[in-house]
Amino acid sequence: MFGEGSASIEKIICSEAQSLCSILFEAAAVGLALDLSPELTRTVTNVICCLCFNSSYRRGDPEFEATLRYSQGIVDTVAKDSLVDIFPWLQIFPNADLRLLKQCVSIRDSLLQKKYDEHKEDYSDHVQRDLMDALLRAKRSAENNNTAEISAESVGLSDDHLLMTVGDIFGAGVETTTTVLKWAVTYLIHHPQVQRNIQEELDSKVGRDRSPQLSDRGSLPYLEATIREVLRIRPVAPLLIPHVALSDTSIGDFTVRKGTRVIINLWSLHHDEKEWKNPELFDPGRFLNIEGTGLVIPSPSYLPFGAGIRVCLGEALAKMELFLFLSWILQRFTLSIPPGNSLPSLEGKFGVVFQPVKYKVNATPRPGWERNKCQAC
Ligand code: HEM
Repeated sequence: MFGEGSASIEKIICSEAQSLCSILFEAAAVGLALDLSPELTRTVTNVICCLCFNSSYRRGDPEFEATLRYSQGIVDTVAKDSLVDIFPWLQIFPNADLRLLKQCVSIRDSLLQKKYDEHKEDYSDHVQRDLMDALLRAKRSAENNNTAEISAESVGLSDDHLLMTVGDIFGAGVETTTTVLKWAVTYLIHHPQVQRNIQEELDSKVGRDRSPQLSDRGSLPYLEATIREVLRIRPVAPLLIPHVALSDTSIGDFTVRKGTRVIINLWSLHHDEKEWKNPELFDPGRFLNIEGTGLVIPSPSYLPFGAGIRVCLGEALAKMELFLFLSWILQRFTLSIPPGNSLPSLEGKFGVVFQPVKYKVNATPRPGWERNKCQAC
């Protein structure tokens, strides 16, 4: 999903990259260090909002502020005490986190419902603006072909199904991508040489007269290797998503009976010393060939997007976003922490995604990148 039609998706991502860079230029102009977390969240939210609802949020929009609050509530509570994921019957006991989670999900549902109602009101069979329109069209077509055996409800196209489909895209597509971007910034600040290497690659392959495009991906292997290394060293979903075996099966030598809950320890796969040399070391070079000109995956023990039938649905979109946002930012800015501040912790905070702590960042425009050079792609 989201792999096809990437030209229009690229346009959406570049427009958000441009708006993010404008904010960084404005902050730099007045010497302001920024907590990038809300800026990156809005940027990534807007990409998903454009794809799902053909709309986006401006800075300070009250609806977006509400989105930020409920998202953080969900992130903080879902996997906080993951015992309930392993033993779901534990939810019968009073649980403050579960209560907060339900409140956040209910706020999210009413925001989605509002968007859904607006879409239903101005829906037209002749125009398809976004995913919501595509789902509404499929629903209407199923309703028109309604037979006793096949109804819109039975093929998963009830109002609830449509809302939850879009809810899942938001739930799975915003915090994940935002978190990887935040880890990328954190590691780049810890490793200024890696930042310089990416900037040199950008300068020589893209130059300064135009912005990076998806078609540049093949000629920027060091940046791609850095993204892969961020996804390895700080997987956003360190235990993936809990699964249940639908039939008797096996993994390697282990028998897995139907109904068994299976939790994959991705953290351990990505930090296994038998698979990775110095796994705690941040080293984009491990994803490059010896000449440093091409990409490799040096171990099968690398599954940042999961694998198999439940592999991440948004992998292609996420990779486009990571590449374009990071290349646009690093072409224009050098990232650092304000003088006198200590480097941000690499420890991370465990929740439904594994997030870095908050800290402020100086985005210093690179020589030659005056504000008026912030052009669209
Ligand atoms: C860098 C960003 C992302 C990472 C690292 C990531 C990672 C993952 C992982 C590890 C899983 C679980 C796979 C499993 O349990 O086997 C997953 C599932 C999923 N992801 Fe992503 N994801 C990212 C971005 C996105 C985006 C942008 C979207 C949608 C727009 C998305 C949609 C989904 C969905 C719908 C699932 C559930 C798939 C299923 O159960 O069939 N993800 N993702």
